[in-house]
Amino acid sequence: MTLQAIKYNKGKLEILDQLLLPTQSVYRDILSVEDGWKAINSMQVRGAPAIAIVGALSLAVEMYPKIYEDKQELEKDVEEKLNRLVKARPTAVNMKIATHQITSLAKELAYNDLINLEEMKAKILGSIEEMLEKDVSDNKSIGLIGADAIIKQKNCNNGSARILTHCNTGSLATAGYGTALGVIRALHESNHLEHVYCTETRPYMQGARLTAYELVHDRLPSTLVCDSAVAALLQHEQITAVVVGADRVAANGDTANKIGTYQIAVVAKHHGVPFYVASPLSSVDLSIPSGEHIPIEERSDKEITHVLDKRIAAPGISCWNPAFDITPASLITGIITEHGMLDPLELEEKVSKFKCLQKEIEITKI
Ligand SMILES: CSC[C@@H](O)[C@@H](O)C(=O)COP(=O)(O)O
Repeated sequence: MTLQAIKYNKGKLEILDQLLLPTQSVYRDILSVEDGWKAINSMQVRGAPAIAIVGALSLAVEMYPKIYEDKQELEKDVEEKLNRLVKARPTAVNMKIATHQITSLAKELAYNDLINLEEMKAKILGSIEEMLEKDVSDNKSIGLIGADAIIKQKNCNNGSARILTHCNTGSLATAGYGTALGVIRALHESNHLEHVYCTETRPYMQGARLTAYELVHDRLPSTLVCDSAVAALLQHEQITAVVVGADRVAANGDTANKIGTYQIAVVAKHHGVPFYVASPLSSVDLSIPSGEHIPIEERSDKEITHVLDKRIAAPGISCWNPAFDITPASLITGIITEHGMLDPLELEEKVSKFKCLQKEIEITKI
């Protein structure tokens, strides 16, 4: 059985509470946008694509039973609620991009005299509900494209890859299958995965708690390592490639991802190991020219000073706890998108073409 972080059916939404994993699997009902905001902000649901999907679906849950006076009221409601959701976590861009897509659609429908209120509501709900399926199919494309590139690398021993990944990018961080973990799954499905190493991902431990859980659940040959073991691993264990996810990719290819990603990229460069970012277009933010403009979420000191509510750090020490860092494009071998492997240098041009095309397709659907 595949892991399902998000369960949705026509106005009913449940999420797997990731604060309780890996010891308990408990699903929570999301009954409103406020519930969605809280689940994202408290990290019951996390991972850039999953944040956007749960946020948008929490709006769908509210919209289903609601009776709107007119199209303008519906448009205003959609815009206000989505803008609130964008603020739940600042670094991942997917909620902001989803908000832009859905509010633009709502605006177009509101001014289209051929569409009535009921049709407008149905079309907005349809576009939100499509996100679930699209995310899984995009991840499957990312998986195939990434796996194919890795198998063709000169250092891929008889087509057998040894991969290092960081944080959690799997079924729990997306609608299913995963981004970087999707590449690893695709390698495994085609019998090209010799081994995968995942980092603990201090201080929140997404690697130890979530990625390790997914790898064991899916029976992939895998090993957990401390974040501080990465340099030694690349020195001794013949790693074929590093594959990580993204919370936001800037127009020049600089990539925000879980704290610790940047130092892995530096070490990979030192050892000549290809370093890939697996990112759907929904994580690419062309409005941001480079990584230095990406807002980085800072989280509570307690994530560093405590383990399971017990203080382990010396009392009185001050802490700095950024949740993400920026990997410069110069350290990235390729960005694996659902439309192909992109060189960070060609990202802006290619992605704007794909996004224009997507927009045209959406307009023809109205
Ligand atoms: C596929 S999401 C990108 C990930 O690599 C990652 O940084 C992530 O899972 C997000 O972090 P989180 O703080 O757990 O929400």
